[in-house]
Amino acid sequence: MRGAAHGYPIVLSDLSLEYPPRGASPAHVALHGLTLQVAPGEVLGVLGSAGSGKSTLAKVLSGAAFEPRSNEARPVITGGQATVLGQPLRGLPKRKVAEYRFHVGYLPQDAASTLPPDHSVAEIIGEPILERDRRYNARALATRVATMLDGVRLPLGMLEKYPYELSGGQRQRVALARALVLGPSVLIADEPTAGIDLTVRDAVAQLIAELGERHAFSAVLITHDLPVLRSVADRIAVLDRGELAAIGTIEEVFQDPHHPYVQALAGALDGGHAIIDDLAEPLA
Ligand SMILES: Nc1ncnc2c1ncn2[C@@H]1O[C@H](COP(=O)(O)OP(=O)(O)OP(=O)(O)O)[C@@H](O)[C@H]1O
Repeated sequence: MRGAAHGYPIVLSDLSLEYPPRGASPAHVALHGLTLQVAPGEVLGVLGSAGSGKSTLAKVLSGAAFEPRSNEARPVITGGQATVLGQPLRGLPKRKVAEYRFHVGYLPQDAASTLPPDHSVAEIIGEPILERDRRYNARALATRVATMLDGVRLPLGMLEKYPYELSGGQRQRVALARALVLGPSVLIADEPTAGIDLTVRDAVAQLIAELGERHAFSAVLITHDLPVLRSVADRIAVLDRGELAAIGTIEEVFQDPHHPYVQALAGALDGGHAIIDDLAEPLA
């Protein structure tokens, strides 16, 4: 993979994403004209109203949208460009998708509920390593998997368990360990702390913050969890109906908001809400 010559691991310039027409459904523009950059070592928090395009952005940046095996309706880049680790994603050849995905960790929104039920935790976490290299040394693999499990604060006894034996929060942490097992330079995490209890949430946030302290690691973190944003995000981007409503540090964004959706969020924050999802629904 080429290095990011301009120094920014993620560069979005006037990016528009669209779901093509399918059956009776017309084409749907999910994101329109998004321009932003993520710096080396930066964690960018992304929040926005329901349907504002956050998960669509995550699918594209992670490369999941370009996965040839996927049967889902997939967004396509219809305008502008997204360049991640020097790789322009518009026009990414199919043969390069797998290689691209090795460099970009992805924790999808439904990661915890879609772990393969017939695989043990050890198999689930180690799978990306074997996908990259079938002949990877078994002992090195076991060590790496155990290190990842420890990193997400789960006991080693969990390695032989199956997803149905784990709580939702434990599954979420297994999914995160899997997303990070290849040591990606970029992590795209879609609601990584949704549905997990407070103590674990802090552990997950801390793990992402520690990774973010490394200059060679950047992340896009979609979350409405304000304490997580405060502890982890260097800046936040607020999306509303497919457009960028604001970007900056939390203080910059909420100090003097102009955009109505950002104003509504600021009001919710003043009201002491920690999770600011859905509070601006009347505006949507
Ligand atoms: N497979 C699809 N086909 C067509 N339109 C879609 C598809 N998936 C999402 N959309 C539409 O694209 C827009 C953005 O959806 P997206 O899931 O990215 O929003 P979001 O901000 O992640 O929402 P939420 O917070 O509810 O997860 C929405 O209007 C949604 O209805």
